[in-house]
Amino acid sequence: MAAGVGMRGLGGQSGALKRKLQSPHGNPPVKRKRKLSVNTFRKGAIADRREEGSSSQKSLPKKHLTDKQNESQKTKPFIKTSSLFKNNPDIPEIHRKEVRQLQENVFTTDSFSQLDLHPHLISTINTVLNICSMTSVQKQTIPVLLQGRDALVRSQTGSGKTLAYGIPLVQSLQGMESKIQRSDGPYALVLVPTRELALQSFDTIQKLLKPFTWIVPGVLMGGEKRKSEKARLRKGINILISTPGRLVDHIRSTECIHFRRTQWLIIDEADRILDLGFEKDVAVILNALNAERETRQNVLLSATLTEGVTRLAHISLNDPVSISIADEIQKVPEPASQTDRKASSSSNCMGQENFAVPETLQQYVMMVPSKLRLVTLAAFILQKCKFEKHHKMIIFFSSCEQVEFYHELLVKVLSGGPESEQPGRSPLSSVSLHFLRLHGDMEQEERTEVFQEFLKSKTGILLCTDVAARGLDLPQVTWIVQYNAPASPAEYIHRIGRTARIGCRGSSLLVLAPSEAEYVSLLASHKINVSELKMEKVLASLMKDDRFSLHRPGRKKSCGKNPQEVRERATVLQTKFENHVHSSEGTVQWAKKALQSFLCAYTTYPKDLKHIFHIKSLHLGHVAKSFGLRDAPQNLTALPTAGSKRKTKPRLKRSELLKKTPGKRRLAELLRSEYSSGMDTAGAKVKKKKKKQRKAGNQQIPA
Ligand SMILES: Nc1ncnc2c1ncn2[C@@H]1O[C@H](COP(=O)(O)OP(=O)(O)OP(=O)(O)O)[C@@H](O)[C@H]1O
Repeated sequence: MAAGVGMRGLGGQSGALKRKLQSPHGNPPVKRKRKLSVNTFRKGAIADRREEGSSSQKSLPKKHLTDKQNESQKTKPFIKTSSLFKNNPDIPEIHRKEVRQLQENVFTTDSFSQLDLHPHLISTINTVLNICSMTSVQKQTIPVLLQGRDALVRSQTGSGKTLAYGIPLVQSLQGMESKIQRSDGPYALVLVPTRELALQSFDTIQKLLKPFTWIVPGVLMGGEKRKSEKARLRKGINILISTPGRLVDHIRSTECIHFRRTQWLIIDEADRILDLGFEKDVAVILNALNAERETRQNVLLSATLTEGVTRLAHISLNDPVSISIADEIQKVPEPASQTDRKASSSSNCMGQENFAVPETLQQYVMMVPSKLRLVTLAAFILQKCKFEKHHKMIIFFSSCEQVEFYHELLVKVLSGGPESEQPGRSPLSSVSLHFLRLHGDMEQEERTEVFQEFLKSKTGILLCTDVAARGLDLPQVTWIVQYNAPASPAEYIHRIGRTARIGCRGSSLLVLAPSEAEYVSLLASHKINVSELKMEKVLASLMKDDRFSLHRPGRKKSCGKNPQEVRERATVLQTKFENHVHSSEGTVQWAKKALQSFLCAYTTYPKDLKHIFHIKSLHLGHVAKSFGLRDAPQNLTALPTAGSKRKTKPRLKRSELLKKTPGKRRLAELLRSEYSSGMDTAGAKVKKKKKKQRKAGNQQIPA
């Protein structure tokens, strides 16, 4: 049952909201600075409350209560509620079959010395990487690649796929008959979807190459000046690690780049790279490789290498060996219930894929009405990172704008600040939370700094987009929160895969609105099991933080987790968020922009998920609350223009919003920015020029 159900029909709310409040110093009421309004359970007994800590805070005057009410109050707890807990949709029961998840055995007892590897390579693995025995994927993949075969490799997140290709690559290059020269240029090309993953893979390869100093690795990833990348290419890079976009920039504009000796093509996160976003770039790269050399060893890897990708892989693979550590991709029979049928219908025609999830990963889902999303997220952060401590958390959002906005909001409202140092506050209040943010619209320098900082830190909260969903190996991450649901079960798998890596423990939390409950069945149809975490339980953690207490000093503090007091505290916290957002016109506009980006992202869920994520099921006013906005914005599409005609309309219709929001195009831009090459304007000009030349030259794209 939804929190607040049973409180329906409570009157007097609008009156309370309209009431103007005197400031504690008798100043005139400040317009829009609405203070917390709490309604009593009993009609007629309405009291406005100021935010906690105010000296003018008034408890409900007893004289306002009738004798009868006083009598009933002696026997019942004094229940108050606020608009935050009113008119929320019921939280549905989760009906789904318990499914058996695919499991993989990550480890083997076999040591690397069983393989025919150079002794220096084995000692580097043991002493530099501190690794003794192979993982299952390494045991199966390394011998296949050492034989010179092409391979398609699928194994769960965090199971050691980087070394599964890195070790045979280094073994083969160090043993080449004529010793590799730096000036030879690339012998191997490793493609990865993001800059951070490029840096990480480079780091691993560099470690493996320690005893073989004549082989030079290098990374091209955008963000860096193209001039210096060009200079490095001119000097020579033998193992080239790159994002597709940046490599295409160089293919088009850097004369010295060539692939005459490129014998290896490795595509990590292949399903991501071979999907639509990168299709053109991959075509350009394959053309460039094929033009200079006929044969090559090709490897595709991912935790979610699906049948669709296998078909695409035929473009680049030659008689590949298919390595899948979990059971074979299974065709799941049509589920019996209607709910399941709906969720899986389109997946079945593509081939239903089940993915392995690390055994040490505990997955949760929490149903939260839109209005309560922000306070519940905040309560969850406080519970894990402040009260339990020692947690390192990643929170996924669906747009760069939301990451920026929530980062600022959470830092300002939760991170302590002078307020938490006030005497009389609980010591817990002064434990500061460390928030970081990562998304594709950030400057590369800052992106790298943040990535390195989060990589090294033992605790902290990283707010990010899917730019951090793939491949990143960030040690000690204990919690993954998906504040916005991912667009596919494959992306769900990659996001949660940032924790519970290589045998470590970890947990994940997916936040869904009640209207999105069917997503749980969709996950189950892919053999993904999630347990429910109750919102009320998470909100109850606010009882540990006195900053959100309504009680005046001296008044007897209630012990335990009185649900009404939890609601009061949630309301105080929500008010803090709203006060921050409404503290200036700039922050209001920022919140609106973030809200709009959320709505844009919402319109781009794939067709087969539209019955779960449809913008029509969203209540704009409720969603606005989770952005700290007091009302549903009425001029979303005209941002930041003021005074649009629609301002006079009582409310923006959703159909209008859908029509006028440049949803898909805008989101496509947002997503592109996540994976963009970071090319500068000068580069863009070169790109245009080259495009013209290419058209004239009638370049071939592989079928
Ligand atoms: N044989 C091994 N024994 C112990 N640790 C290992 C072994 N091989 C790799 N690792 C470590 O496991 C972690 C995860 O490896 P890696 O990043 O290659 O996983 P992955 O399978 O590529 O994950 P994802 O699918 O998320 O990209 C790394 O920290 C790596 O150093």
